[in-house]
Amino acid sequence: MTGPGSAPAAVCGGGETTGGLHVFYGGTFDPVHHGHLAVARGARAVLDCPIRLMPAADPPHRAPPGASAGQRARMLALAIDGEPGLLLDERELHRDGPSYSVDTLRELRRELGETTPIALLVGADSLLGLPTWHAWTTLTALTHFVVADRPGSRLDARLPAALAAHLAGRWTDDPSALRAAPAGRVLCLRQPLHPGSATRIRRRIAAGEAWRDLVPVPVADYIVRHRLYGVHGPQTAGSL
Ligand SMILES: Nc1ncnc2c1ncn2[C@@H]1O[C@H](COP(=O)(O)OP(=O)(O)OP(=O)(O)O)[C@@H](O)[C@H]1O
Ligand SMILES: O=C(O)c1ccc[n+]([C@@H]2O[C@H](COP(=O)([O-])O)[C@@H](O)[C@H]2O)c1
Repeated sequence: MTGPGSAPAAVCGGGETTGGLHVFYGGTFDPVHHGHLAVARGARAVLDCPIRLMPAADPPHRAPPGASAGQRARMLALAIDGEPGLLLDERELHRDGPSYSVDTLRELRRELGETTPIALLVGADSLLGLPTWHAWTTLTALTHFVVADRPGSRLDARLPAALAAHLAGRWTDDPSALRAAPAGRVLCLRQPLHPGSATRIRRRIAAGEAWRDLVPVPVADYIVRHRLYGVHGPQTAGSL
């Protein structure tokens, strides 16, 4: 079987583990929005562990972000301030060059050891693009994936053949499977779909359309204060 909900395969079952599950939620977060937070909170509830939000300094496979890495990290910090179980991990800001996930995961393995369960939290569109990631076939040896459904990128859609073949037998609906092996499983997070999109927010800001409700209040204030994304002045009706 090759799709979400498929039975576990022997290939990735078991294996000695030590320590708790470590979950990292990487992204450009340009800017962080309510969709990101819904995904992180959903994962925290299902996995019962902290979620570390990890901004990419130089996100691969996309145009340079509208805000600097420092600004995106600051907006993340504001978005999760005071919220238990949502943490900021700035490790990718301390590396030069493209923020390849394989490099981050190797660094995490050196830090946490070979037997600690590690998971990357991604949206369904990111999982569908996995075959374009640097050294993508090596990633499942380093990490589990936790995948959130996203409008327009549902996991029940047909996966590209190479991805379906690589993930065959790795799917699980059981969160405890992520604690039973250091890496190699794929868990679908079946939270309600959230339409949040940073592209849409940036476009609305630049067009002078209403956008503030799409991000947490301190993030909206930061965007206005730092004049990000071509924001119109606070006196402009669309930006209020
Ligand atoms: N509304 C959402 N539902 C599910 N996953 C999401 C949602 N928004 C973002 N994600 C996931 O969060 C991760 C980081 O997303 P990213 O920072 O690229 O935001 P984005 O809204 O997709 O941005 P952009 O529109 O600039 O591509 C990605 O894996 C993405 O798939
Ligand atoms: O390693 C790669 O080649 C790679 C290619 C595309 C995306 N990623 C990672 O996937 C996460 C989501 O990416 P993005 O561009 O949707 O914000 C983020 O942590 C990126 O670093 C990683």
